[in-house]
Amino acid sequence: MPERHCIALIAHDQKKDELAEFAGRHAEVLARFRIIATGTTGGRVAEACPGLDVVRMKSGPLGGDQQIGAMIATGEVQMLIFFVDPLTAMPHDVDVKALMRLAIVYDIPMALNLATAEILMTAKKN
Ligand SMILES: O=C(CO)COP(=O)(O)O
Repeated sequence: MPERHCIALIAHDQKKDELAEFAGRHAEVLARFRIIATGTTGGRVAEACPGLDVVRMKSGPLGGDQQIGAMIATGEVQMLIFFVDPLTAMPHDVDVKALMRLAIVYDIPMALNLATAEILMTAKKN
């Protein structure tokens, strides 16, 4: 059986409710993939989707974004859904930029807001 593709889920604090609600609504589609997430986001996603196996990396500010970036570079992550807070300054802004940069370099689908994430889920439904 081929290895399941992997989706990375991340949300900044002000966007975690939105991502948890999104994940809960799309739990069935997400269950077909390997799911990884940054630490705190992963806890929220696991709560919203009982039974979904969520592998949690470190929290974003402590290196989680970089871990996921490395997994994009090694081909282990094929899609990034990252609900970004555009209104709050982040101490780890450089890590966020580096992660987005690698998603562009390796040309994986990357949703940075709810509207785009919905389109990606529709694309993955069938
Ligand atoms: O800060 C983040 C992404 O930049 C998210 O990290 P957490 O999911 O641990 O809050």
